[in-house]
Amino acid sequence: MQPTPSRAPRPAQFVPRAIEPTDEQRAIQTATENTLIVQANAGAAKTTTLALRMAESWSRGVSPQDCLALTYTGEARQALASALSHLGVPAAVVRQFRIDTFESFAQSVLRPLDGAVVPARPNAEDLKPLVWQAIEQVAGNEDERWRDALQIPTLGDDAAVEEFLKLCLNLKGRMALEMSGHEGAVTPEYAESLGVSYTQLKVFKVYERLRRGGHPDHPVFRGPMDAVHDLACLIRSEGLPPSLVSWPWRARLVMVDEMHDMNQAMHEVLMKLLEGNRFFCGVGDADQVIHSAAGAEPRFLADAIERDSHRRIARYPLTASFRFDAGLAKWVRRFKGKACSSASPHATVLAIHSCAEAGPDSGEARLVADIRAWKAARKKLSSFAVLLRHPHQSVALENALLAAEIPYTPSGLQSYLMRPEILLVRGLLAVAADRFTSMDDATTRRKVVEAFVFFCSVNIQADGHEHLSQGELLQRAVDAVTDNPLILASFFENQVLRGVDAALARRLRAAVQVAQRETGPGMLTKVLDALRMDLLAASVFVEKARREEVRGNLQGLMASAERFSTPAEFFQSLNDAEVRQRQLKSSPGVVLAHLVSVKGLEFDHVALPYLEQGEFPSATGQPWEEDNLFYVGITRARKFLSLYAHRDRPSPFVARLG
Ligand SMILES: Nc1ncnc2c1ncn2[C@@H]1O[C@H](COP(=O)(O)OP(=O)(O)OP(=O)(O)O)[C@@H](O)[C@H]1O
Repeated sequence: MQPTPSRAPRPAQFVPRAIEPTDEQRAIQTATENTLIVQANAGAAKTTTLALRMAESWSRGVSPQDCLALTYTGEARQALASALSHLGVPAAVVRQFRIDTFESFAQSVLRPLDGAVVPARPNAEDLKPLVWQAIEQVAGNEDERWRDALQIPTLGDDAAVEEFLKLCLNLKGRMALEMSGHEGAVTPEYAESLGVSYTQLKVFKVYERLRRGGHPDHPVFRGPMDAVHDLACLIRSEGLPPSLVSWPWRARLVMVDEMHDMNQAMHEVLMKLLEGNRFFCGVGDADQVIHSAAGAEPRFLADAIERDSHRRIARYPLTASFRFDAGLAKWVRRFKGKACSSASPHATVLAIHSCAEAGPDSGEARLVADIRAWKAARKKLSSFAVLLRHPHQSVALENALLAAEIPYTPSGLQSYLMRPEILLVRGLLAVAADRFTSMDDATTRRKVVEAFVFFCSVNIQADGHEHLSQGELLQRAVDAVTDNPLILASFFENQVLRGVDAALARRLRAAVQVAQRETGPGMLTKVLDALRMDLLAASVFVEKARREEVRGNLQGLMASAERFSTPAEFFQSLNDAEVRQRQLKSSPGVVLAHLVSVKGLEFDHVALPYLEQGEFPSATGQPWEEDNLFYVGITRARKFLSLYAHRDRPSPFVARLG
């Protein structure tokens, strides 16, 4: 895209610490047009320059409270605040800038209108009951005009629920219904024009009515990105009441970082924010779109603002990356087929390791060796990041790090020891070995008991306490077992096994018996076979990707168990690992991050392990979005980028680097 700076520059007032701005950055810092968009490569200083522009406005007397900066993720929010500090803006001033994610900004705007606090339900599992309620209402509607067009999912078909929730996110992100301009009855033709089935559209309508409690202004709860959608709908329909104190009426500057994540609902909110000739600056990189499921589209970075607000966009370039050197820029050029250059003063060492499945040449072993070398060179462990495509990949890696006494900090994922399915297995092994007492952390014990409740839908029976609600009874039971680990076995026998259906009770009992009996290789596999963990996961997790994660986590756990001779010994090793993890936490560790959560961040050393066919690109992802994810991953590196590819089945991404 051609740069369009037009007016004569004015001298800059803010002089940053830490960097010497380039002419391109200064042009953005001092530009006099009221609508700037910067589209540039990863590491080309978009966030830094946005921060520079905010600092410049502050230097010119604009109150930081009158500057609103929006991002998509909490990480990007944090990265912008850090960039302001890095430039030398005092901490007290940084705190006064209003930097928020779109979703939490929308929540705070809606709060006075909501009346009571609207609970957030971020997980598909929490939304599932309402989806089924909506499906049942659609199925039971006597007045249905297009009954033949309905295809009601069978009760328990969670794939249908998963598909529906994805569709919900997408329809709301795109504001598909609102944008269609359709009025009147829902017909099969209308559904087709939206690209959904008639059943899905009917369920969507009922689901939304239920979620909004039958009243558009008082939702019962909000799922992911619902606040932005609710706010956008309000802006579109009734408009905002002029007395709404939570709306930033006084804002003079509006900024958006990571603009490529924007969808129609966010765009509508932005359009409202831009009323009144406020200054706007947005930055993004069309190749970093990784949220298309939520309706993200690069057009919001392109011409959507011009079209919808009649503002003239001034486009400013940021040509070269400061983050990485010419070698990595060349990889980006080859991988993405786009121009990419570097202005980095430091070199970026690139390495591709060809790794065996196991042994001293395995990915984990090579990675541990690299981290040790990093530590030996007295470099900060927190500047070494290991980026994972899938959270389940952390199981083997965490074990390797713990064995090597390397501290680590999970980011955007939980340690595998604390994932619900692993906690359930730990609980069953505790019952089998009658050793719950050896799990010395009360928080973990609580989570184990909660995992039983979660997976087994425990229904507490307590004679003499019939006046208490099921929720209160559950809470009491969880408290009691947490505080007195000796009663885990009786909780399992009298509440879990008595409260679940006969088939599940048989499987749970069988799993415990196998764990008491089996020893040697394959012992945990036999326990999990008896449990039929796949059925259990399918009964609670709606999303296919989450069920795949369960499978991956348990496979990792089974592989770890092979080193132990009895389930009791393995159970103890997991407790010991948790203790070691806590001890190591006292010193800053290597960052162990889920790839989707590192946009906007950078690290001196970036390691991408498990580059294997089927793992990355993931078979479940959109090919172009997997490309973008890999691009995001490699461009987080400043001085070292290490790729660990499978020796026999390397990811096709590696060959594309040239
Ligand atoms: N003028 C400059 N001189 C030297 N380094 C700079 C300059 N401007 C920015 N940087 C550095 O370049 C790096 C990348 O900047 P930044 O994070 O702003 O890039 P970005 O384009 O927002 O990246 P991403 O697309 O990955 O979010 C940072 O370490 C930043 O401090």
